[in-house]
Amino acid sequence: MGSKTKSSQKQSGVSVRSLALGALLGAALSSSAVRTLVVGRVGVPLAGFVQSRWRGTPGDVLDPNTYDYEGIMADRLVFEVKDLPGKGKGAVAAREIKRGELILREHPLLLAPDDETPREWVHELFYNWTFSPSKRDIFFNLAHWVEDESINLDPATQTPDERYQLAVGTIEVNVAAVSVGDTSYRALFPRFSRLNHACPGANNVNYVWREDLREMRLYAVRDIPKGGEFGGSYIHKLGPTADRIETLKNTWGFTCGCKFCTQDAEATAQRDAWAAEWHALEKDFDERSEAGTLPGPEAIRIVRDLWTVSFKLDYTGDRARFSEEAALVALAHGDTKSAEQWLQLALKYFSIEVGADGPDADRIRDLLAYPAGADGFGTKERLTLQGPDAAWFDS
Ligand SMILES: C[S@@+](CC[C@H](N)C(=O)[O-])C[C@H]1O[C@@H](n2cnc3c(N)ncnc32)[C@H](O)[C@@H]1O
Repeated sequence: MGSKTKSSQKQSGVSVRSLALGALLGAALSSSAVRTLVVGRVGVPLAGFVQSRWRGTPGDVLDPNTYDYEGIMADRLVFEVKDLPGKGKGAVAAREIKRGELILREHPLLLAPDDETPREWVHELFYNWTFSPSKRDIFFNLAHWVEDESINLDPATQTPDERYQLAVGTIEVNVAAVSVGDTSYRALFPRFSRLNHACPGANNVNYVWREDLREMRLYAVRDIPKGGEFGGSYIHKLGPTADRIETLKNTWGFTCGCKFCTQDAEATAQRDAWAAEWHALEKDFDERSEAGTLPGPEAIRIVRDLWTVSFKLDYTGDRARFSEEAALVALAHGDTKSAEQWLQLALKYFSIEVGADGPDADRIRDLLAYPAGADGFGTKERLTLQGPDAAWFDS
């Protein structure tokens, strides 16, 4: 008897990432409503693109000429951009922040094609004035990654090739992967793109793309003192440490100095062993659950082990996801009592990490209100399953 209980949730976090030029898909981003721009191999009439897909949506956030590029500024007193020696710029807490607080909401300044940045597109946007001068300035202000003094940063004297390289490089080190419907984009944000990296477990913030609102959000996953730097993870893998360090160096060009990348050899080996245990449990759960070969009690045992290892790692990401999975297993077996406990835990962690007003928390509240509405409710042998430890609610 196996359980197939994979929740319908999407991966909540999105990763800031750099993408190599290469596989041009030719997707386009919105622009002023009158131009037609040929992008890469595929010509996309931009006006049609904007109008057919986005006209009438609040703020038309995909149109760089109409959205509020400064974001939603009610949070201005929380997120402060500063020079941080060795990191270029970064963002710090302008006041003390409590775990679970919303730190930033921001619409994209720019949505770039997913896989490659075509030369024609860059020139049209930044040098033929499709983008307004102020937005262009904000964009190039993000070019802080440039440490090479041989690169000409002056638009007045740049060659077309220098302009192109600068624009592409700026996009590459600053983008976050987002999706709208079935389409993937690379999004660039005036302020969110200042977020520096801290490895999983060392991060004090989590970011989530709210597709429904077309905005990036940043939540505190720990209490943060005034002046504390915000650090969000660019990568999802916990370990091994050497692999993380190499990925960060190769992709974003920096050596991570977070507390877990700078431990001594013994502590690093211990953490890597826990990380390996965590990933093995995750893989086991996902694969057997997907295949429908994971018995309910075994599923709960794995989720409980994941929770236990997550404390050793000080890793809070995925706690909500697996708590929801455990709840769905319990509901499949008709155990509404333990399901409710798991759901309460999932609600707590979704609320902290991706917001109490988001689709994840809404889905959990729906299940709490009407457990029998869960997919697969009562389809398995009736069993009483283990719930979470009471202490986990205080974590
Ligand atoms: C998305 S940007 C972050 C903002 C950037 N620091 C700036 O000045 O605009 C990514 C770049 O920031 C730098 N960076 C991010 N996290 C860092 C860290 N933990 N240590 C050093 N540099 C970091 C790297 O140069 C990376 O390519």
